[in-house]
Amino acid sequence: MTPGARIAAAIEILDEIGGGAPAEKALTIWARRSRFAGSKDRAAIRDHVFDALRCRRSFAALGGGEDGRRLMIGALRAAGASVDEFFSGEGHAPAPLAQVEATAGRKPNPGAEAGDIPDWLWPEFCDSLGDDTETEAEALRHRAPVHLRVNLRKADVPNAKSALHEDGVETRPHPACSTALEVIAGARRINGSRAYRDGLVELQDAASQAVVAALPLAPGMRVLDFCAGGGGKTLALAAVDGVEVFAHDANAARMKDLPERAARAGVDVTYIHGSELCAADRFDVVLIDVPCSGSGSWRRAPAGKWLLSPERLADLVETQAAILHETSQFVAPDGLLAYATCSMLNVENGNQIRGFLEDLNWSLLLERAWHVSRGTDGFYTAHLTRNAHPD
Ligand SMILES: C[S@@+](CC[C@H](N)C(=O)[O-])C[C@H]1O[C@@H](n2cnc3c(N)ncnc32)[C@H](O)[C@@H]1O
Repeated sequence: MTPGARIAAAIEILDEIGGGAPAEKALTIWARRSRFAGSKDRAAIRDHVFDALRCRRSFAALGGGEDGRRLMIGALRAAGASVDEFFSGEGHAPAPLAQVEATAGRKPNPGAEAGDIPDWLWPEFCDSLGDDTETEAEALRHRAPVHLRVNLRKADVPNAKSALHEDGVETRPHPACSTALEVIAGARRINGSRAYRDGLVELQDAASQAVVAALPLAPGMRVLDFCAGGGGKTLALAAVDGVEVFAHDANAARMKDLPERAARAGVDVTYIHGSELCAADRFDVVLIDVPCSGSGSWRRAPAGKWLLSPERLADLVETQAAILHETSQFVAPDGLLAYATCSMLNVENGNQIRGFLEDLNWSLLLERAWHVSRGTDGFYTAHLTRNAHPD
């Protein structure tokens, strides 16, 4: 496909997403009906679509509208490229710009529009990030790096690195966590690599790994991953020597791939239903990786930035508070409740924890945040423990 034809395909897909289709689904459906597109075309089109979703507001300002065509005009203008070169009307390229399109468009307003953050969220975003607001908004406008977690059950970091290198995947250590490798070349070869197929490495953001690495785990501990979901953190927990890991999720279907992933990683996980939790022995550590806005991972899932609403955020905050209260009963007397989000918003992080500490007789042992501008997803974690009862 020519560069112009790839832009035309991105326009088509963006219009489907604008009409309500989930981004991944729209891309898959387009690929199925466009067998002529090779893997490089599909990758380039995907990049166009995701770039436009990350920068939807600023591209819409520059392009003069929110439909796929004008978003791509805005994208080219933002990149300083010649729009006419791509919108040539030749072959399968988009039609040349009409006079009205050529003169439409303006520079994005500073603040929420230039930062590609919804207006309603901007005050909370600024409040949460202070002097770093613009840096973090800017970081969210760009593609996320690919990180791998070395599975210490099967390999050490140098071995995993050289196994990846044999299959053309080049990596370097990531400072956020000792098990984290950042992929610097060959990311599209990961799935077919021996290191991945044999469970030496897993795809996982470095900050997500660091949330688990921050836990004071020791052999013999019982650890409950209460919001296990796809199991990224469950597998990282289970890779720690001598720790017994239990996985639970309110939506058990979300854990459907976990047994296969655990088998590949060579780790044991026990699945536990909500109905069994009250009768189970208390846990030394309960990790609650709660549902959240996902604001820290908007680079990977940019549609979420525009789907979040004040009502949805308020519901999430309520659910987080309920999970904190519910799970506190599963923690052993001297145990740890570890709260985590992939969010950079105070309302889901520090403020949520302070609300819990006001309600219950618990203390904060550790609080840590990771920001997107430092090269990881945005994450937050807080470790909580019960206060001793006075005799
Ligand atoms: C952020 S995701 C977890 C991601 C996962 N820990 C990982 O590292 O891949 C949050 C999970 O919480 C689950 N969840 C939502 N409400 C819940 C509740 N009340 N109790 C337990 N899990 C819940 C969701 O189904 C979702 O899978």
